[in-house]
Amino acid sequence: MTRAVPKAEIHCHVEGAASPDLVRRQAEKYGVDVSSFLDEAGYVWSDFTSFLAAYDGAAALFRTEEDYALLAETYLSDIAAQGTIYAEIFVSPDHAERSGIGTEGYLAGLGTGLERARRASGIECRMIVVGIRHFGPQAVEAAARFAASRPHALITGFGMAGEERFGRVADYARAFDIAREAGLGITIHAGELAGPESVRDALDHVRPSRLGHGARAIEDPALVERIAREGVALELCPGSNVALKVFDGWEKHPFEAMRKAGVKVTLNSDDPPHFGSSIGHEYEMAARTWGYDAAMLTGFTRTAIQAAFVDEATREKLLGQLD
Ligand SMILES: Nc1ncnc2[nH]cnc12
Ligand SMILES: [Zn+2]
Repeated sequence: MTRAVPKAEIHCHVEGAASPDLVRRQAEKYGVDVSSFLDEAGYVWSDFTSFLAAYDGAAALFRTEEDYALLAETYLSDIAAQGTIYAEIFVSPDHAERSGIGTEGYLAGLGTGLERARRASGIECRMIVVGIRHFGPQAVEAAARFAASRPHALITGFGMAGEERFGRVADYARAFDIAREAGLGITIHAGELAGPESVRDALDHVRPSRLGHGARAIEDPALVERIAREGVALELCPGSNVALKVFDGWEKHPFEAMRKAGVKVTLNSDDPPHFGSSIGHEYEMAARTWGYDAAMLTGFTRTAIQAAFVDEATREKLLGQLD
C-alpha cells in the first residue's frame, strides 16, 4: 500500500545503516570476529549501551575509502528502491578517526557512494556531521569546527548523537554556535532516552530547527505546544523507539498525538537493521497503525523536505516531485 508513496528520510546514521550481510563480508575481509554483536538472525544487543557497542563494532569494519563508498551506495540504492527521493545521513568524524581512515578518506568515500546512488536512481542526498555526546564537549566542539570548515560540498548540517543522559546541553552550546555561524543546519538528539527537560534544554541552549526524536516531549503538553508554535520539526523514529523500549509498541508511540497537536512530524529509520526496520517499513507501519492514506504519508515527506538542510533550488525540485 505504501510502496508507491514518495519518501524522504532526514534521520539515519550511516554506520548504523550497514546491513548484517555487508558487515559479515567486511568482517571476512578483515578477519574480525563479530560474534559478540552479530549472529545469523542479525545484530545482537539488549539495551541502549549494548546497541551502541554493536553500532561501534560494525563501524570499525569500514576502513577504506571504497568501504565507505560501498556502505553509502548500498544503503542509498536500497532506500531509493523503496521510493525514497531524498535522504540525509549522519556522518561521524570520530568514527572515521577510530576506524583508522581519517576524515578525508571517510568523506571522499561517502561522497562517492552518494554520487553513485544518485546517478543510478536519482536519489538526492546530503550529509550531517554529528558529534558524539558521550565523548564530551571538547570532542563535539572539534566535530563542529570540522563541519564548519566545510570539508565536503554535500555537508549541510551539524548535529549531536550519542548518550543523551550524559552531561548537560549547555556544555555543548559553543559547538552549535560554531556550526550555526558557518551556516549549517542544526539538529540535536533529544527526547529519545531522556524526558522533557532534555528537550527544553536543547531548545533553550541550541536553538535547533529540528530535533532528533523529541518523542518524549509528549510527557509535557506545554512543551509540545512550544514545539508546534516555534515550528521545530521532529525527526521521529517510531521503529527505533519501540525496539529500544522507549514506548511499548507502535500504538503507544506519540507520532499521531504530535501531528494532531500541530507539530511538524517526519518518519525516519535511525539505524534500520539494528531495529528490524527500514524507511519503507516506517511508512508502512505508520499507515497500518494510524490509518494514514497515501496523501497523508506524502505530507510527511513534504514536511521532511521543507525541513531538509538543502539549498532552495533543490528543495523546490524535490517538492515538485511530490505533485
Ligand atoms: N538512536 C540513537 N540515539 C543516539 N545516538 C545514536 N547513534 C546511533 N544511533 C543513535
Ligand atoms: Zn539517531
